[in-house]
Order: sequence, then structure tokens, then C-alpha cells
Amino acid sequence: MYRVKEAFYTLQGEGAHQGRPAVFCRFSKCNLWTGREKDRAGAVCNFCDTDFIGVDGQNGGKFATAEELADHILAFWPPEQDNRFVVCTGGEPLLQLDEPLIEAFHARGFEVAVETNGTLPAPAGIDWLCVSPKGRAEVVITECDELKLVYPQPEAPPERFSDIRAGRHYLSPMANPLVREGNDEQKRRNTQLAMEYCMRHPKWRLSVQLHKILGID
Ligand SMILES: C[S@@+](CC[C@H](N)C(=O)[O-])C[C@H]1O[C@@H](n2cnc3c(N)ncnc32)[C@H](O)[C@@H]1O
Ligand SMILES: Nc1nc2[nH]cc(C(=O)O)c2c(=O)[nH]1
Ligand code: SF4
Ligand SMILES: [Mg+2]
Repeated sequence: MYRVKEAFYTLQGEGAHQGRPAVFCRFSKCNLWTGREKDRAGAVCNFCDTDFIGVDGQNGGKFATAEELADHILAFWPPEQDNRFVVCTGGEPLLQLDEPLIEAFHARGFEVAVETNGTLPAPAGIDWLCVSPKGRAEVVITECDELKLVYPQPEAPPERFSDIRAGRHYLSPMANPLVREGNDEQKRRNTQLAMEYCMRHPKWRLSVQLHKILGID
């Protein structure tokens, strides 16, 4: 059984695929926060900008099989169009994403991208793996397509991740988690700090949350 909070067709707003049309499949639940505000301060990840509790979001639900969930996702792609791209996120998608679901996406012509906190092993077959480390949580994934670090995090400075082999390195300015769109004051400050870090350490590039600027999902 797969539990999905919401699913929607939009543009990837972050990282190397920024601007690319994609269906987002947001899985319920995370291993680093309950998702309840009362637990935020004590959580390993305490700045999450996302509601991932339950299955009650747009196009959310419970899916008994990989085939059913993959068909549900395919229904959001424009008819007859190729370049199919699904972004599995959450919550923490690696609590649920498995090889049968990846195979079911591939069978429908999708490239499969994943946004993960990196604390759980990844199943085989993922086409684009984005690891975004959180606080003091140990990262177990050693290789990824992009390392996209929310910045600044006192417990997770960029230097801590020099052992991870990544094709791209991004800093993503931390937004105020309670402001779910636009550019809040906290984000403007953090964007300045991230820009300065990138310019001092040019291995890193800036990633902005384009969807929040555009006001889309
Ligand atoms: C909600 S998370 C879900 C996927 C996975 N659990 C993870 O943390 O990567 C999706 C993306 O949003 C980023 N994110 C979450 N809260 C944020 C915030 N307050 N500011 C900027 N990015 C944030 C995460 O780092 C991750 O790249
Ligand atoms: N447009 C858009 N791009 C995104 N990139 C990563 C997101 C996420 O929440 O994982 C996200 C999201 O929620 N919306
Ligand atoms: S940002 Fe990712 S790891 Fe952190 S609480 Fe949200 S879903 Fe979990
Ligand atoms: Mg998001």
C-alpha cells in the first residue's frame, strides 16, 4: 500500500531540472519529523515547509499496487506527450518508493526523480537522485546526481558533505517554513548568505525555489 498526500502537474522549481514539467508525487510521512507543529522544535528536521500528513491533499489517496499509483500519476501527463518526468517527494519518499513502483513508472515512459533527505538507502533504478541533508541526521547515501543543501544549517554546514559524490552541488536558501509562498524576509537574508558562500566556494551553485516566486505548486 502506497500513501500519497498529493499529486500534481507543475514545473520542477529547484535544482538542475528547474523549469522542467513534472508530475509531483508527494508521499505521506517522514522519518525526521511527525509533521505536527507541536513536534517541530524537537524534530531532527525543524524547518520543513511542507504538509505531508495523511492522504487528503489534491489527488492524494491510498494505492494498493504500484500499477495503480503509476496509472494515477500518468493521468496528469498531457495526452500523447513524451518527456515524461515524475518527481517523488514527500514527506520522505524513500520510506515507500520501491523497485516495483520505479519499474511501473518506467513502463509508462517516465524518468523517475527523487527528493530525499538521504538517511535511507535508495532502491535501484532511480534516474535522478537529489539528496538534501537535514540537521544532525546521518546521510547514508554516498552518491547522487545532485546534493541540494538547505542553507544555512548550523548542524549541517556544506563542508560536512565533502565525502558524498555528487554531480552537482546546490545551496538552497532556507525559507521561513510557515510562509509557504513568495520570498519572506528570512529567505532574503538566507539567499544573501548562500550567494556569498557560493562565491567563496565556487563548487556550489545557488538554487532558488522558482515555484514560490511564480506562485505555482
Ligand atoms: C519537503 S522536502 C521532501 C523530500 C525529502 N524529505 C527531503 O527533505 O529532501 C522537499 C525539498 O524541500 C526542501 N525544503 C524543505 N523545507 C525547506 C525550507 N524551509 N526552505 C527551503 N527548502 C526547504 C528540502 O530540503 C527538499 O529539498
Ligand atoms: N514546483 C515545485 N518544485 C519542487 N521541487 C521540490 C519540491 C518538493 O517539495 O519536493 C517542489 C515543489 O513542491 N514544487
Ligand atoms: S524537509 Fe524533508 S526531511 Fe525535513 S521534515 Fe520535511 S519532508 Fe522530512
Ligand atoms: Mg516543496
